[in-house]
Amino acid sequence: MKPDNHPAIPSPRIGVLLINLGTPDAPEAGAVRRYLAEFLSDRRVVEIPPIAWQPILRGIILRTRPAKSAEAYRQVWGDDGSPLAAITKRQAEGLRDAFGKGVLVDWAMRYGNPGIADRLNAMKAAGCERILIAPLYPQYCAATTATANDAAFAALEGMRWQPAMRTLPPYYDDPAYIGALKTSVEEGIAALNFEPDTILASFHGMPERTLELGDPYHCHCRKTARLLADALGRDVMVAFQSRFGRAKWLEPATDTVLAELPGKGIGKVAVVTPGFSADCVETLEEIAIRGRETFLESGGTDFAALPCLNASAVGLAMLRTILHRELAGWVDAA
Ligand SMILES: C=CC1=C(C)c2cc3[nH]c(cc4nc(cc5[nH]c(cc1n2)c(C)c5CCC(=O)O)C(CCC(=O)O)=C4C)c(C)c3C=C
Ligand SMILES: [Fe+2]
Ligand SMILES: [Fe+2]
Repeated sequence: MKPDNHPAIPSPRIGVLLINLGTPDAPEAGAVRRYLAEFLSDRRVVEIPPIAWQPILRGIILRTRPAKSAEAYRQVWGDDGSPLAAITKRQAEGLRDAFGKGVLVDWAMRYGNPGIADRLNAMKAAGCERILIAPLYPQYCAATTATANDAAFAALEGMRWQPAMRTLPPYYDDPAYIGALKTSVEEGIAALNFEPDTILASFHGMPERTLELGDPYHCHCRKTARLLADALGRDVMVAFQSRFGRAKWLEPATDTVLAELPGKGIGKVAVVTPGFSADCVETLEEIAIRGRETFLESGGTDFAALPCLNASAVGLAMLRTILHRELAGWVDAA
């Protein structure tokens, strides 16, 4: 007799699960509230004891922020939904045949849909006995990489017969990633109708305390920027965006830098966001819309927000390289 949780499959398969942060199901306050409640209740993200944090989250933040955030999401929402989800889906589709027939490539969001447990269960049902978890964060951060891996391993808790699991290491200094960024920045700048005085690399911020606690995120960001500058043969400035809450965050802040550059004689800027694998509300609204306004209102003349690697040919080639390496011994040929 075959227990019904045993997949009936001819041969074991391999799964690759691309994971990104998450996004609301719709650009409206209710959906954004549900998404933010899940996201901001994650103790890897807000490291304040729940007894102190939950009243603030439920009492103030979830009453005020959803409407404001929904407005930001509305400005970037596409026919295919949230840009982050749509692009992550295209990345998975673009890698569908990258590792051979026996390798299933799927995608999930850490918060919201499709969920990690849902997709891992589907992979197991499809016969995957080995799964590579791939949080698409080039720079390691406990609030992003670690919580994605936590959620994946938690999803295995209830399984009697677990698949074997690997996780994608951070790739902030990987030559394939730096090379892809270089190509993408050069192509992006060549397509502009102005020559930028400076390139500003804007990474998502983090509370400064996480650096003191040993999170390598800040160092990874700085190293990515240094290697990108070396590759481009020109300076790359670094700043951190999206400050949230009252704690001191990593500095300098992107909005402050954009407001100050024109006064320093820098009137033409190209902003690149190498910490984001896919364009999302943080790049398309915060940088490309609000960042532009800040810069031009401060006296800047030309502003460009360069696209993330997304599902571009160079972006997919990079993902193929770094994922294929982690599949060593599981699959042979790319
Ligand atoms: C790429 C790395 C990211 C880090 C590090 C990160 C840390 C971090 N974020 C918040 C709070 C918010 N982030 C929000 C959106 C958001 N964040 C990332 C990535 C990182 N966050 C992405 C890719 C996105 C976009 C999601 C999308 O749907 O497009 C938001 C929601 C939007 C808003 O209301 O502004 C919040 C809130 C904290 C507190 C934090 C570190 C502790
Ligand atoms: Fe964030
Ligand atoms: Fe933001």
